[in-house]
Amino acid sequence: MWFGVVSLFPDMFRALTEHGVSGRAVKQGKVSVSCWNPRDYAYDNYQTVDDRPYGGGPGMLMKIQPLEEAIQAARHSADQQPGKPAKVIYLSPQGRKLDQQGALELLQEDKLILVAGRYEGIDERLIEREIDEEWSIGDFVLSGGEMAAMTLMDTVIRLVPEVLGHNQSAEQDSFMDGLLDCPHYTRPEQYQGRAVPDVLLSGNHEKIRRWRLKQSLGRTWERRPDLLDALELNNEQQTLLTEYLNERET
Ligand SMILES: NC(=O)c1ccc(NCc2ccccc2N2CCOCC2)nc1
Repeated sequence: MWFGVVSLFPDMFRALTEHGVSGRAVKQGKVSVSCWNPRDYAYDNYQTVDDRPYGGGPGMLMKIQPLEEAIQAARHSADQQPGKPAKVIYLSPQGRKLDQQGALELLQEDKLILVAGRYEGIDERLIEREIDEEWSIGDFVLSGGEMAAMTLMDTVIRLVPEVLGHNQSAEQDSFMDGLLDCPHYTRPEQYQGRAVPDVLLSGNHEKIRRWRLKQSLGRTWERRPDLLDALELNNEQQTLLTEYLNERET
């Protein structure tokens, strides 16, 4: 998976490229991340990258020319890579809400260019001309698009085959079946007077699978019933959820 990033703060992306699962994926060459900084395309003495908004109002916008040239440089580099043309994505509160299903769709793109806005955003005409899709990581405002871009990138990188390795990707699948995750436990068996559920110590893998699925179903029912509404529960899931809710009442 190839990522091009257009940002005034490329160093921020080291959080993704130098740490953890995403850092390993980059190191192993399963994922590549290249950055283009609009400031490198600002040719005036002050390397101006912001500009005043028509119609007045507080704050500034990103200056069109440096940003446009940075996006075009990223496109040019993407075109050197094999595969279909890159999709150019702008992270903004006005975008399509990102969720696991959306991340799966983005994974099919092979090459993504992510534009991180700063100041109060960018000129609408530049969006119309250069941006293919606007995406949002949630209904809240960030100081810039970088952390939204890294959030999108991380959730997509985890879906790249072989990044998580075979075993964990199985867990990932169960989580991605639209349910909340089950509770997890590790040593010690007795922690501050609270024990690990016996089933997890039983070594009975089928019982453990059913227990974990029951917990995921019950938690989803309790905390995010909206997620349940979107699912068609199979017989086993329906039975387990009913058991969970009956046990809850006792
Ligand atoms: N939810 C998200 O995905 C998200 C993404 C970006 C973002 N901020 C950068 C930004 C990008 C585009 C437009 C405006 C802005 N903002 C700049 C700062 O002022 C507020 C508006 N915030 C939240």
